[in-house]
Amino acid sequence: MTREQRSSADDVVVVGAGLAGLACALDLCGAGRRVTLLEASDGVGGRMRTDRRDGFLLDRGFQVFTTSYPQVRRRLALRGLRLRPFTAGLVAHTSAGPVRLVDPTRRTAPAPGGPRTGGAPGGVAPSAGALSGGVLTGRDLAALAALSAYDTVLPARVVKRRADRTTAAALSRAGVSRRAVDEVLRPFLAGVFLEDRLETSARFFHLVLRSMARGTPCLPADGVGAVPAMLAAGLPQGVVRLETPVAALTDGGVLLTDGSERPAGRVVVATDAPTAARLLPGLRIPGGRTVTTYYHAADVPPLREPILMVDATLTVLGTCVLTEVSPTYAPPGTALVSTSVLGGAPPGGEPAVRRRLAELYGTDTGPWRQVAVYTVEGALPAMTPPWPLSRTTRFAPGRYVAGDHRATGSVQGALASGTRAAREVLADLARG
Ligand SMILES: Cc1cc2nc3c(=O)[nH]c(=O)nc-3n(C[C@H](O)[C@H](O)[C@H](O)COP(=O)(O)OP(=O)(O)OC[C@H]3O[C@@H](n4cnc5c(N)ncnc54)[C@H](O)[C@@H]3O)c2cc1C
Repeated sequence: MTREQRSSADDVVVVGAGLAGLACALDLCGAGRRVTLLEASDGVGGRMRTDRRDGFLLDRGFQVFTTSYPQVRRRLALRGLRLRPFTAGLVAHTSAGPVRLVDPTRRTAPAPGGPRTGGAPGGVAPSAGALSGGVLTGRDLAALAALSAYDTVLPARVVKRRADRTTAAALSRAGVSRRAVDEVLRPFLAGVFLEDRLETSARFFHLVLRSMARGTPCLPADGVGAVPAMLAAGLPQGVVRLETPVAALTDGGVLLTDGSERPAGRVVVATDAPTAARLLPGLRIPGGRTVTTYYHAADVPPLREPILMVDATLTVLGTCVLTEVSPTYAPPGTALVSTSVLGGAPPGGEPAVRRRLAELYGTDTGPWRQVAVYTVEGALPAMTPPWPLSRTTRFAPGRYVAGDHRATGSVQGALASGTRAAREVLADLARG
């Protein structure tokens, strides 16, 4: 680097304006450092973006926002997100019929900043019949209650330090029956882990249980993209450069795809995992999980409740009527149904999904219109045990790597990894 380059150089270039890059840039700017955040695409948010099309809000893959994550509480003014809650629980379509598993103490609890929800006028049969059909036995319910009590009461550091195993092994050890796993837990957790063998780290499973027990599942009225937008609004003007893809790291900074170089003392790579491995040769990354989300518009909501439905046949991972969660997701008088399936397009494609939806909602889905479909490769890292939950971001002198693949595949994990990167960069800068 020449002397002029050095004087105009950033202290830190952060590559990638997803949640990890945004959190990192915020903390570095907060510490008074000169920072540029380079983003390849035309907007911030990475995997947490929302498209607006013909009056619809279309999240790029269905996701739920959880209010209990420590990083969310620390960094976001939840009221400003105008959060709209889901019913705390789910309906599982089992071989014995629909089982309704809701927390009666929280069903009508408002999300922070959101209105109270109304009752649940129906569409789905109540749970009692199915429970007596033996899908969940008393022993299962006791085992699940013990698991969630444990996760709610214990400090997170204890949960994090426990020996790791697969979630399937942890459930079996806790005494949950095979039937309860196959009919209820696997369908639900497959939607959280984006894999249906329950081979995901039990440490992560416990963190998920903990966040569910402590928080409210909800969606921002402007779509999940409102979350990174709020973070980006906290950055000084000019820090974020959109449509500026980084091609490589150089000795003195980064090389952009237009051939220009951007000098920087330190570089934090906060991209998706495959790009991070390309920019940082030698970096080991986990595999990724893929999910496809279909959006359908209907003239009449097929269910009048903001609740997630899961499917024991795993034909679909989960489905819900988004406009029951927040009417802002569709033009007035239209219902928007979100449905996710594992991987890419399923056998039989969208018509097979639509047929299954007709069974799940008990309605004719023929007149529904497909509004959009998103396949997200690498939606989550494959978090197989032993999964460390958090890793150093130091990769080489002056080079750092952050992102959910360095922590957990979640909003919390991405923000925590970006936070850690800033902390480690600042510590190294202070050492000189
Ligand atoms: C469909 C789906 C459902 C999910 N559901 C949930 C959920 O319910 N709850 C939950 O907590 N989490 C969920 N997640 C996970 C959560 O969204 C992610 O863990 C998190 O958003 C990852 O953030 P990140 O910053 O690590 O990476 P990313 O969001 O991938 O950000 C990386 C950024 O780097 C940019 N980039 C890439 N290459 C370059 C380059 N060469 N130069 C410059 N920039 C580059 C990308 O454009 C992107 O903006 C879900 C994710 C998906 C996709």
